[in-house]
Amino acid sequence: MYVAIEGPIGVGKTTLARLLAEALGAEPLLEVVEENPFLPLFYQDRKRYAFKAQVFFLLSRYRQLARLKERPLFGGVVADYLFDKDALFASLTLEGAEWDLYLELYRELSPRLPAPDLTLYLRAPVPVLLERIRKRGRPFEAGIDPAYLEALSEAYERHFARYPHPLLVLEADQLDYSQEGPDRERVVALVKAHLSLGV
Ligand SMILES: Nc1ncnc2c1ncn2[C@@H]1O[C@H](COP(=O)(O)OP(=O)(O)OP(=O)(O)O)[C@@H](O)[C@H]1O
Ligand SMILES: Nc1nc(=O)c2ncn([C@H]3C[C@H](O)[C@@H](CO)O3)c2[nH]1
Repeated sequence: MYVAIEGPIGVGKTTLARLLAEALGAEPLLEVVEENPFLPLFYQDRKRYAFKAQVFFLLSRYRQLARLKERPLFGGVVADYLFDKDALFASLTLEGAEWDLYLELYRELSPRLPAPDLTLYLRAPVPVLLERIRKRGRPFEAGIDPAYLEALSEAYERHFARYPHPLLVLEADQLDYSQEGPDRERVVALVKAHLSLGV
């Protein structure tokens, strides 16, 4: 069982991945954002650091997900990202020759990775994303541009409108699974139902 969680910045992917992994007896597969040395620089000067930040993400995501094919998944895995997110961000941050080169790399790597059995797409309006980003308090995200979040959210909408694998869309602003309460049980039950139905 391989479950992946996607959605825009701050929507609650990691929080849900931890919760679901525990509830399903699976292993959480979490991206370590702090490992990317180019990310804080990217937020200071997007044009200059976009390519470096993106190639670092591409390679580290590829390496982490390629391991899923190499070893048996006893209890399954719940990942807090999809490989697809890499090209989705790149389509907004790169252009010209850098975009062309990036796309060659992406197209070479992407077909080698397994597709999730179930993908959860978390959606929330931009003001909710901004509030969750503020609450989490990563320093380099402090001045994040709402227009960037809007463009990302639209790119996610377009991506999942024609996504060819089993998908469950959740309105993440209506579900607070970040604390104890009925929303936690609700979301776990929904995911279990989708996994056993194989939809
Ligand atoms: N359903 C929720 N309701 C309310 N707050 C939430 C919810 N999910 C997550 N949060 C809070 O929002 C913040 C961001 O959550 P989280 O780090 O899980 O987001 P993310 O989607 O993994 O972010 P990123 O895209 O940056 O990796 C955290 O402070 C978390 O506690
Ligand atoms: N440029 C760029 N490309 C990516 O593929 C990418 N994936 C995530 N991020 C940023 C968003 C959050 O600040 C933080 C955590 O998601 O990292 C990215 N930034």
